[in-house]
Amino acid sequence: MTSQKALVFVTGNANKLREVKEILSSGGHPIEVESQSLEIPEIQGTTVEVAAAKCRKAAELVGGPCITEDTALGFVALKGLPGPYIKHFMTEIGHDGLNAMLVGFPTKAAEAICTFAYSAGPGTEPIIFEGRTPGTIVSARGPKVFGWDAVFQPDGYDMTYAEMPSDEKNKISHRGKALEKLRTYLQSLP
Ligand SMILES: O=P(O)(O)OP(=O)(O)OP(=O)(O)OC[C@H]1O[C@@H](n2cnc3c(O)ncnc32)[C@H](O)[C@@H]1O
Ligand SMILES: [Mg+2]
Repeated sequence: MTSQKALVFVTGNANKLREVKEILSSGGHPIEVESQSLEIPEIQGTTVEVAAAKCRKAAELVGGPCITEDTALGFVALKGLPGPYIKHFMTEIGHDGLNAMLVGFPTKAAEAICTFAYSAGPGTEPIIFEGRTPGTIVSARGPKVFGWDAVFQPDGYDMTYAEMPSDEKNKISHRGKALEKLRTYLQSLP
């Protein structure tokens, strides 16, 4: 994208914003991000439906192009739940509660799913970019700074997301993967 204008990311989550800035400012074609923290009601539905609805509303409020993002954490034993409702589970039952939900199930496998949505402006249908990282739910390890990072251990690693240096998480994370697709799309725009 050759535009001088920064990309507007509408989110109320400071940790998401930090990672999005880290990821998009690196690489061959850095993309500048500015943020607006707006309260956007979230619908119920699939990850894509939730993300698209958030972005439609955000574009109306911003009055121009913007991106939004919705993050889900799905447990394989629970056929993808809590999924997009993970925020409420985190708030109510925390790290120990997420582990307790899986007691008695044969698999603790989970998938972190990041769904970015880009709207070119009010009334235009959002375009979706998804990234998924498989892992396992473990007892909390590492700093409890960002959501469920301390209980998610990505496959192939012996560290939780919380124990990984930020740049290492970004390289393999659900968010990093989704943003690579968004970056490719933005660079293809005239
Ligand atoms: O304003 P928005 O962008 O919606 O920010 P939010 O905090 O409400 O975020 P979501 O609705 O997408 O809910 C996702 C939940 O998962 C948490 N989360 C998001 N990304 C995460 C990550 O990479 N690692 C750990 N927790 C994460 C986040 O703190 C929320 O509790
Ligand atoms: Mg939210």
